[in-house]
Amino acid sequence: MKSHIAELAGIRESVLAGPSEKATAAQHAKGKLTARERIELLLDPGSFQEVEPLRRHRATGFGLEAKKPYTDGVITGWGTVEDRTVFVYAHDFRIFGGALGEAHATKIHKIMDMAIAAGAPLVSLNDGAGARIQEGVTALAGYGGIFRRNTAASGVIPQISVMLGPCAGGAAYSPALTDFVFMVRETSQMFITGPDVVKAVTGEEITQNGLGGADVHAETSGVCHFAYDDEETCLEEVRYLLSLLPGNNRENPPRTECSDPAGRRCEALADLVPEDGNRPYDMTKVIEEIVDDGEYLEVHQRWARNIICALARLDGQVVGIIANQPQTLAGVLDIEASEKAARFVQMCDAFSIPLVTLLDVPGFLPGVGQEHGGIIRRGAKLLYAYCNATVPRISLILRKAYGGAYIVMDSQSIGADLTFAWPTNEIAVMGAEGAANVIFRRQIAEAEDPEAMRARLVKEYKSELMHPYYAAERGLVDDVIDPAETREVLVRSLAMLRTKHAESPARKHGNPPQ
Ligand SMILES: CC(=O)SCCNC(=O)CCNC(=O)[C@H](O)C(C)(C)COP(=O)(O)OP(=O)(O)OC[C@H]1O[C@@H](n2cnc3c(N)ncnc32)[C@H](O)[C@@H]1OP(=O)(O)O
Repeated sequence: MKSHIAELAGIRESVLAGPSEKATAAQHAKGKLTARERIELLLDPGSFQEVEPLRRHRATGFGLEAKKPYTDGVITGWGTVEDRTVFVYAHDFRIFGGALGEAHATKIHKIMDMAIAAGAPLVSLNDGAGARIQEGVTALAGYGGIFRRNTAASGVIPQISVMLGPCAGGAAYSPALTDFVFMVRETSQMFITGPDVVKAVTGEEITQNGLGGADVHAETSGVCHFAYDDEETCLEEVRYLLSLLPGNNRENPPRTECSDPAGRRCEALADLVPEDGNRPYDMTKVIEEIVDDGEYLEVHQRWARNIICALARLDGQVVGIIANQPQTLAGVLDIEASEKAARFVQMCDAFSIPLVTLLDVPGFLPGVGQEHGGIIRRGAKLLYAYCNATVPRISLILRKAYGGAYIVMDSQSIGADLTFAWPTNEIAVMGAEGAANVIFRRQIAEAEDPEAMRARLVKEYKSELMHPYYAAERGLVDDVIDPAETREVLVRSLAMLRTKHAESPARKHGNPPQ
């Protein structure tokens, strides 16, 4: 027995050491950690239990017979993050560039099936060159199995993709199917086809980072939700995100003890938000003032900045906040803002995270680019996501809320459970000047002094239809509140809605606008 145990210890040592010191040094020289170093940073110390460390491929040809490293280039298993189970797979770039072959893929399939069965989040640490070229169609089929499982797990367990190297082809599509994509600047890239293929097909010349680096995907394409300067910070933030998510769709997100008083008055809010609806301000300051300890995690922070999507806590309960950002494009809704918020609303609804919507929105962005870009179908995604959401939904109108954008941003009519407004609210089909120009056009044109007439009619329209109690008098907001009471009212409302239960009619699935 002792000799068997000694042999096992030797094998384990060689598995842990990886292919060679040279390969490890090369990985470090690129500013990257090894797969095992990454897993150590992600999970609680000593909690990792590896699955199939001894797996080797059985492929032949192209010299593969002579190269059969343990793990086959992917490390799989589970551990804990803040004592809650999390499954993980991590490509080992030192082995075949982390490329995916048949054995490598079946290891990933197994760990994905285990995560779904256990009802625990799955984190992938991606640093792989896509399909293993020597294994041909079996490698491609391996990707198919991952995509199918990504889709089956969608809305069942949280799936987080962390991009830590060049990820091409299939290695980029799996993350696109998951809930969150993290990237690290300089060392990670995502693209369907790399710069060489792009040059050959379109003639465009571009670097790997210029084509699919972290900043491009965080700011321009919206493919990545979070971007960081180094792997350590990135993995720490993954841990933070996991602390805000449930293990699966049958659980609630973890509730924490809160030392920030539930009834804390937010006196600063009245000064943070200017009364004049045209003056910008930073909505993140409003969020900071309301949530527990001023702490929140912004998703897609640098993409579509005219809308804010953030996870935070109110009296220890996780909430998803969707808020217009008046300091960017006046907080208008456009194609990208609608798509960003729609995905966030869907994610929150799937994982039992109540929605808190803060409105200060002048409407949808007009323009040929927006119309031809499909704002009708793409803006409708946000409407569809809200209308479908069965989690507790509370909306608060800070200042203006005009037209279709008012309806879309979780109005009472599309199913918000509770709607509040500050005494500065202005809800209407459009701003008073615009409205007067449409409905009083003839009177203004025929007046002796058109400007005086316009001013009088604008004033009349405002006092009749746009006073802050117009909606409350009609029951379309549940109450008008002092801004200082905002936190207390939200906490009280969330507590009441904690037992909300909503049934949806039976159907295979909806057909959301694309
Ligand atoms: C469905 C799909 O996934 S289609 C996509 C298929 N994948 C690809 O087209 C990507 C091909 N690979 C590449 O473009 C590059 O290797 C990159 C950008 C990923 C990485 O570049 P570099 O960091 O310079 O690493 P490098 O090219 O040296 O590769 C490292 C090792 O991985 C191997 N490797 C890279 N890609 C693959 C692959 N797809 N299959 C098998 N081995 C691969 C390399 O041969 C090299 O092996 P070696 O250490 O024995 O010499």
